[in-house]
This record gives sequence, structure tokens and C-alpha cells, in this order.
Amino acid sequence: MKQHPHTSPAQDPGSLATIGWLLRSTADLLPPLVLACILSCLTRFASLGIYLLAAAGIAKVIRLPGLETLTGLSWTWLILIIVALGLCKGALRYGEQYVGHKVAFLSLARLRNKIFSAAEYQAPFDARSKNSGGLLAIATRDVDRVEVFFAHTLPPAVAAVLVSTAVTWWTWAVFGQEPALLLLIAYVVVGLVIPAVGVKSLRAAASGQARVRGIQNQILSETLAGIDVIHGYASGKAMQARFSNAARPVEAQALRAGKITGIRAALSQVVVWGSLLALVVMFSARNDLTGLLVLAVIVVPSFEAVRTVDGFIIGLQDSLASAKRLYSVAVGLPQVQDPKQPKPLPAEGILEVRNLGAAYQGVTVLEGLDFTLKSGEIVALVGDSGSGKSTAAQALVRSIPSTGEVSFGGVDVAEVAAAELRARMILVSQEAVMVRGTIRENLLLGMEGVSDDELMSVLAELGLESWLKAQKDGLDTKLGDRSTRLSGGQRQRLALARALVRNPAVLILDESTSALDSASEQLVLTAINNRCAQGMAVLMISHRISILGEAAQVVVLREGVVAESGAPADLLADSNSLFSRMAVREADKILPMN
Ligand SMILES: Nc1ncnc2c1ncn2[C@@H]1O[C@H](COP(=O)(O)OP(=O)(O)OP(=O)(O)O)[C@@H](O)[C@H]1O
Repeated sequence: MKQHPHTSPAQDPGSLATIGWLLRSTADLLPPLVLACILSCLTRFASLGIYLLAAAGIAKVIRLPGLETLTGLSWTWLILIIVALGLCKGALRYGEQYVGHKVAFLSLARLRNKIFSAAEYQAPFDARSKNSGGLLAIATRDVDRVEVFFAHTLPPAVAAVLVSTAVTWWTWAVFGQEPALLLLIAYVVVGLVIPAVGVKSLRAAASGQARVRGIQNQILSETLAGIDVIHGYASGKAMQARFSNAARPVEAQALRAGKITGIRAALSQVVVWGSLLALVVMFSARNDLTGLLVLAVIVVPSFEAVRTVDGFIIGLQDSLASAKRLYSVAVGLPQVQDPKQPKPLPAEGILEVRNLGAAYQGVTVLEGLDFTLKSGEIVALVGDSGSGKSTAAQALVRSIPSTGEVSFGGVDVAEVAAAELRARMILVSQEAVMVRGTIRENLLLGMEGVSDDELMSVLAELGLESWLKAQKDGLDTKLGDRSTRLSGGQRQRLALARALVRNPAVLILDESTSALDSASEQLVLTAINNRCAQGMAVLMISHRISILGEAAQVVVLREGVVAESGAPADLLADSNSLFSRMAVREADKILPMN
């Protein structure tokens, strides 16, 4: 038995690997990020310069002795340098914010595109098996949270290191070893030790919050999609309770994170003001008031630079939790991958299905399906609900991993690019999904080179001509959110038209006429038969025997295996066959109506 290629989704990579991935994903944006770091450092140094000169001015006014290099400057020079530094600081700050945010937003746009294309690549199987609300939260909120990583992490971190190093070095050079060592210890405590306090709990709280966002999004989108059902059953309050209960399990974590944040802020205040006090004691003993004044005005803003580390460590936990969720989507490989060197698929040929099997989470739901579908023929796949019919259809177009062999025109479909396969073999699934857009956009879904006349002729084939004429804007009519303007039958026929416009070699219809009244259904079946007369092959999946009249072969599935197969007339001739019993049951249902 041949196993079609598939892999498992990506595992949680850990913080370092996530940061590596973020940087790799945006490698070409690193030069402007470095520029943002340089600008951030220069801004801090400009601030320090202004404070230093202001302190020198005060020392001059009150005629304090010492530090003549600064206090000896004339008032004109002092004021000129302060104004120049102020202007520089403004320009540098503007540049830092501009470049930092530009990098951040470009990176976010890139990450959003990456998530979309990864989800599209992994679709439909993997995308379907993820919860849609979670995926939505990842593609929107999580991506936004990563902004902290780009705009508010690296530049302040670099500035913190450089500012503290420069102030320590300058203090050592001007005032000696003692105050310099005191500052160095205080910087290490504020910039490294305190930010490490409770970091695990903060990380857990951030992941919990990210998870809750996903669940709440899921509940919200389910509620919107099923608003009629929820109103119909007066279940609004129950859904609201589900929404708020989703946050319950992480409430304790969030409170703990709040406490830790408070404790960290208090500790760093104690260290900052404690070191200032120590400097006062040290410089009073030396009787050096000018030194104390100058150092004090430098130390306070330098601590501000170092304390940003604590702030961004908190933001960074949130950002990393989000980045890990992005990573899990972005690097996951699809369960069904394209072959490395895909073979071309012939434009026409016979579809041969041998021993087709499929499983969900290790549970086999389909095995040993065999049939042959020739050009211009209809094969019917019937069976009770849950017998594996839709699974077989999805396995044929390689939407889900499968076993066995499927070939078209003699080429194994596992060796063909999925996009090429799905252009030749189209599955119209049970759910007739329309997107927000016009009728034309819904029919084409990005396909090019189809004229409006061709679209209208297909709609006419399916009995939608008068419906289209009644629409004010014709093919430009907007269908709106979840195409609420359409009836179930109209929606099904539009989904069918979307497939027929593409003129596939094989059309797989999975209960695609279930919402139609019998007159419209007959019209659709005639259209299908006409297409068959022109060479299209059809695999028709249905519960209803009455619509399978033209089928060359019927395959009956029971609990995932082929229970019987043959020409419909032969199966009907055997009164004990499952097929004839299904036909009798269906006729019995119809008879009392007559
Ligand atoms: N995504 C999935 N994950 C897990 N199990 C699934 C999934 N999709 C289908 N199944 C299971 O696989 C079995 C076959 O389902 P399938 O949808 O193929 O049946 P079906 O014959 O098309 O049913 P129906 O006529 O009701 O549409 C069922 O037991 C179903 O519960």
C-alpha cells in the first residue's frame, strides 16, 4: 500500500528559536533597525548632555567650586549648547520613532502575509483542523503584538547598555572608583536582576492571555456565523457565558503577573533612590557638592534608560508568546505536500482509484475504495451518513492525507502539484461557501480570461438566468457577508457554476443538489448530463438514489468500506442488495405523498 507524503505540524520552538525566526523572516529590515538603535542611543546621550549642562549652570549660579571645565563655560556657550542639544534630541527622537515604527510595521505586514500564505499552503486539511478563531487571532492580534519586539525591544536595550556603560566609565574617570562601582551594581540590579524576577510567571500569563484571545475569537466568530440558531434557541446568554468563562482559567495567572509587575517596579525604585542616597552620603563626606549635583542629574535619567529593560521584558513576554503562535502556523508543513518535482497531468484521461483509504487522527474511516471513471461517464458513490463519502472525495483531490493509488490519465495524482490536480478535478463540496464580493468575483475566485457572456451562459445552464436578471447590478451585484441574500438552492447552484466555468475533466459533486427543489434539481442534472455528453466525467455523491439514473456504476459504502458496486440496473435487480433496499426506502418515503 502506497503512503502519500505527509508530515506533522511544527512543535513549539522555544524563545531563542522564535527570536531567530523573527529576525530571519525580516533580515533585510535589520539595517534600519540598527539605525533605530543608534538614534535611540544618541537621543539618550543628548538628554544626558542637556542635564549635565543644566547642572553646570546651577553650579555656576550658586558659585559652587570644582568641575571648572563645565562651570567655566560662558553663559552664551552654555545656553547655545543646551539649545543645540535640545534641537538635536528632538530630531534624533523623531528619527528613532520614525525608523523604529517603519521597521515594525513593515515587519508586521510581512508576517501577516507569511501567516496567510502558510495557512493557504497548509489548507484545506490543516487549516480546517485548527480552530478558525485561533487562526484569526494569530493573523491579527498576535501579529500586532510582535510590534513590541521590533519597535520597543532592541533600540531601548542597546541604549540601556551603552548609557549605563558610558555613565559608569565617566563617573570612574571624573569621580573615582567608589561611586562608579556603586552605579555599576545598581545598573546590573535594575537592568538584569529585577527584570528576571517572576519572568516565568509573566511568560505563562502572556501565553494564557494569547490562548484566551484565540478561544474568545472562536466563540465570537461561531456566534456570528450561527446567529440565527443562537437567537432561535435564545442561547445568547449561554454564548456570552462561554465567552467570559474562557478567560477564567487564566485570571489567577493574570493577577499574579500584575503583582509581579508591581513588585518589580517597587524594587527598582528602591534601588534607584537607594543609590542616590548612597551618593549623597559619599559626596557629603568628600564635601563635593558640585560633583553630587552633576552626578545626580546624570544618574536619574540614566536609570530611566536602564529601567526600560524591565518594561520591555514584560512587553516582550507578550510579544514572544504571540510570536510562538505565529511560528507554529508559519513554519508548519502541510499534511499533504506537493512532490519536489511535480509531473504534468494530462488534460483528459481515465480516473483510476485503487484501494483508496483515509484516516483522521489515526482512526481509519475509509479503506479499499476501488472504481474507474471514464470520460463522459457518471459514477455514483452512495452510502449512509458517515460512511466515508465526503472523505473519499477529499482524498481524491488530495485535500487530506490518504493511502492507496489514484491516477488520472495514467499519472499518479500524488506526483502532481495539488493546484494542477484541483484545476482538472474539481470538488463541489456540501457547503456552498461564498466570499464577500460580487457574483462575478464569487464565480471567478481570481480566475482570469473568462468573459461575462461565458459566466452568464453557465448561470443560464443552471437555471439562474431569471434570478440574475432580477439583480440590479447583474454580475456586479454584491453578495455581502456570508451571502445572506442567497437562498440555499441559489447558493448551491452558484457553487456549481463556479466549477462548471472551469470546465473540469472530472467533477466531483458532494451532495451538491441537496438544497434544490425537484424542478431546479432536474435542470441541474440535465446540465450535468449535457456536460458529460461533451466528455466531462462526474463522481456523484448522494443519499438520493433518484438522481443517480444516468450513472454507469454505483459504489455503495458502508462504514468506510465498499459494500457493493456495479451497474445500477444490476444492483436494483437484486432485491437483497443494499442499493435496492435504499431505493425501496426512498420510494416508501415518497409514496405516502402521492
Ligand atoms: N475532520 C474530521 N476529523 C475527524 N473525523 C472526521 C472528520 N471528517 C469526517 N470525520 C469522520 O469520518 C467519518 C466519515 O465521514 P464523511 O464525512 O466522510 O461521511 P459521509 O459519508 O460523507 O457522511 P454524510 O453523508 O453525512 O455527509 C465519520 O465518522 C466522521 O465523523
